[in-house]
This record gives sequence, structure tokens and C-alpha cells, in this order.
Amino acid sequence: MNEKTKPAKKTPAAGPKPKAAPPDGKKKALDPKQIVHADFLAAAAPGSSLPAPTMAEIAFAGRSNVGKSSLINTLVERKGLVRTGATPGVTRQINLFEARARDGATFHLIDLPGYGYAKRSKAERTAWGDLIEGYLRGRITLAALVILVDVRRGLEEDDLELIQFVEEARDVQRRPVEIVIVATKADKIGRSASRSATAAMAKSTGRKVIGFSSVTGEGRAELWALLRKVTLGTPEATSVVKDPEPEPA
Ligand SMILES: Nc1nc2c(ncn2[C@@H]2O[C@H](COP(=O)(O)OP(=O)(O)OP(=O)(O)O)[C@@H](O)[C@H]2O)c(=O)[nH]1
Ligand SMILES: [Mg+2]
Repeated sequence: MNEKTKPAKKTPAAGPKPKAAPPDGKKKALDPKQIVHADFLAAAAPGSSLPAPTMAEIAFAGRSNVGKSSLINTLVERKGLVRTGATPGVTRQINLFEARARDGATFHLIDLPGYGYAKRSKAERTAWGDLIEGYLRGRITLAALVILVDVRRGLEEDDLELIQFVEEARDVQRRPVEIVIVATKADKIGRSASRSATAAMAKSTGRKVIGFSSVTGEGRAELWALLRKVTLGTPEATSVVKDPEPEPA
């Protein structure tokens, strides 16, 4: 049936009344924690550095191709913000993004190049290793480190070494970095398999493990709520280089 042969729509007067918009005061409240703005700010490759730290940062680490960049896109609900790809080794720099929630809370999100990608030259791997380690050791505003693992593979040697590295890199100048483990690509296995895999990881590490999928969005709300909590709970959550509030005239 084409447009012309379609019967005319019935007037609503004949049927039940359409629901009226709720009066202003009764509108469904918008989620104050929802990220309403996200943007790329800066990048650093070996030999260059990020801008000086100004606010709480959440970094994302994990093996190449595990889904770090996809997770950031999912978290900020912006499909194309961060470049992703089917082959490992897509992210080749430290990329810094800014995300602002509706309530004004602002966070810096750091997408790290993946590790464990054997096809890189040894020199390149060393340079990147130094870059990432330098960031994790020295970034004074680093509040949380999200370590992504493939739910089907679990924690591997590289991941455990990273956890140990961050724990040992405690700095008197900053609060301990909160480590959050995310078991991603949960959509690739059934819900109950994913649940038991995350539970096993939680048991073996003694840490919270969140099941996640960038395809279905599973775990997004839980992860964001946790990251907000751990980030805002640290003194670094507020700007280090704060603009002084203007005095009222
Ligand atoms: N099924 C499924 N695929 C995913 C998920 N997350 C990421 N992918 C896919 O996995 C591939 C790698 O994703 P990226 O986000 O680029 O991975 P990355 O960890 O940033 O990779 P590098 O930058 O190379 O370290 C892409 O093809 C994504 O579409 C997920 O939750 N489920
Ligand atoms: Mg990436």
C-alpha cells in the first residue's frame, strides 16, 4: 500500500484520549549523573606529554583489542568519539577525553594503548611501555584505573602484572589509585556463563569485577556509578588548578 491509498487516520476524538504531557512539576527527573558532554582534549605519544593534570582522571587499560576504546564510547554514549577497530593495536597514543555529567561533575577519561600485542617491534613496545608506566606512576590526578579483561579469557599474566605495578607505584603525593576490573564482551557468552566468570575473577582477586558489554550496554550504569563514586570520593576529584571564584560585586 502506498501513501496515497492509505486510509485517512482516525481522529483521536473517536478513541481514548491521548495522554497529556505531565504538568511541569511532575516531569520525570533527568538523571543528574548522565554524561551530557564528551570531547577529545589531547594525546601523548612516546616523546611527548599530556597537558598538566587539572582534574580527576579515570584511565582504561588492558590487552590490545579487549575493547577499551569501545567501552569509553559506551560509557559516554557517543558512538564515534574514540576510534575502535577489529584488529589489535588501534590506539597508539595516550588519549585524553573530557566528560561532563548533567550535574556539572567533570572527569578526564584516559584511553591507553593496549598491551600484549606481539606484532610491534621490541623498541616500540619498550617506548610504549615506558609511556604507559610513566603515566600510571606519575600522574598525580589518577583516581581510578579500569582494567579490562575479556570475560572469556579472564585475568592473564599481563593484567596481574599491571595490578601489581599500580599497587607498588603508590605515591605519597596521591591517594591510592582505585583499581576496577571490568570483564567485557559479556555478550559473547551467555548471561549465566558471564556471571560465573566474573564471580570467579572477583574471588581470585578479592576485587569487584563488573560484567560489561559495549554491544548491549550491560554493566554501563553500574560501572559509571562506581567510577563516579570512587572518583568524587578523592580530593583529586576537584580541580587541582582551580580558578578562584569571583567575589560577589
Ligand atoms: N562483541 C563485542 N565486541 C566488542 C566489545 N567491545 C569491543 N568489541 C570489539 O572489539 C574490537 C576491539 O575494540 P576496541 O575498543 O578498538 O579495543 P581496544 O582495547 O581499544 O584495542 P587497542 O586500541 O588496539 O588496544 C572491535 O572490533 C570492537 O567492536 C563488546 O563488548 N562486545
Ligand atoms: Mg583502543
